[in-house]
Amino acid sequence: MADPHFGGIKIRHLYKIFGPNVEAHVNAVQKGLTKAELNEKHGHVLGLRDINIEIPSGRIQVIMGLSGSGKSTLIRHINRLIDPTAGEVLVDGVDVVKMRELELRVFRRHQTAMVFQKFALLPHRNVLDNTLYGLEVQGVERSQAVDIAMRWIERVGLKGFESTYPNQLSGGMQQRVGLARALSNDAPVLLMDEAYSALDPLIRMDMQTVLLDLQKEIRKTIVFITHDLDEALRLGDQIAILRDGEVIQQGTSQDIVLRPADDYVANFVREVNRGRVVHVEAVMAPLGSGLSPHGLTIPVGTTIEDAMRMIANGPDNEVAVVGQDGKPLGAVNLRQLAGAMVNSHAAASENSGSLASAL
Ligand SMILES: Nc1ncnc2c1ncn2[C@@H]1O[C@H](COP(=O)(O)OP(=O)(O)OP(=O)(O)O)[C@@H](O)[C@H]1O
Repeated sequence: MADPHFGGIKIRHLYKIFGPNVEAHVNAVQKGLTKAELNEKHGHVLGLRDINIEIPSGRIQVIMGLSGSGKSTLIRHINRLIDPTAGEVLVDGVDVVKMRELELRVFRRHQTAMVFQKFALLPHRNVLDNTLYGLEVQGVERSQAVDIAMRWIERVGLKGFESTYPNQLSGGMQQRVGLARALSNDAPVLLMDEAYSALDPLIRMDMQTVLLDLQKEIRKTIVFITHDLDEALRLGDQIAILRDGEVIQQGTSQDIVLRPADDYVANFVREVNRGRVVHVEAVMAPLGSGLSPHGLTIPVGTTIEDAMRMIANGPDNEVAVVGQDGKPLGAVNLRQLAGAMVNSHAAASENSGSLASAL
């Protein structure tokens, strides 16, 4: 679905300062003037400091942080709704910062689509006409636009609601329309700014599932903003955690949960359900002699919770954890997995240091 040649997104040394005389302070900020100092001494606000993020094509990059950490400022640089103070934003190899007006307009229309927290649907348009709005703006002929829109309406689970108006739909359904509209664009980059934050927890989980299922097919380069760590861990192929406009940790869900960079991240991670995040290879022990004779194996990448389900009714032996080539790499048993679910990250990272890092 996505263009296999699309080069992803590279953000390099991106800075954003808000205030009337930005140029006067950029050097000092680049040399280390803090956000608090900039604010107190010079009355300017540091939005972003030296952001460097590489998002490969077809992956989901989550940007996470508390309110005011710079998430919205960062995502808005990708389609240049905000101009940076310094730095580069390369989308498919082209620096968005240097684009002229016409090029930028074409880029926004064809290369990016956005999904917003407040849905941003047009109230006087029904589901079909909201979904094909972007195509209409692009000048796509009506019957073709209807075909495309109907396909996405069906894919997001809204078949039969084409003629319904937004105020007749629940929040979750309105956000499905937002997603269908964004996908109808067929842009390689999907920007989702707190897209699910207004939804009830169960609906929110549903929408996360919808996105993950769709992503298997559409393989877009998705930038997803959230302040919710569970959502970040569930959706992100990569996660960047922001604080005060700076990236304080980047990595996979495993990296973040098993090796939090500092107390700020550790605080986020404390409440996480490890069983759903941590993979068996992070807690497995070296291969022993008591392997299950029943041939049961667990593939690397299986979460602890799923692994427990797989072996819950089996014999009390060790079960081999196998790599993609089927070769055993280590072993786990039920007691060990149960321990890792409740244990502090210390136990998991102890093993992960010696075993998982060797994978
Ligand atoms: N136009 C602006 N003028 C001045 N300061 C701004 C402007 N926009 C954002 N800021 C400041 O930049 C910092 C980052 O704000 P931003 O809205 O990007 O954070 P956020 O992580 O998206 O927060 P939230 O989750 O509340 O939306 C904050 O200190 C904010 O006050």
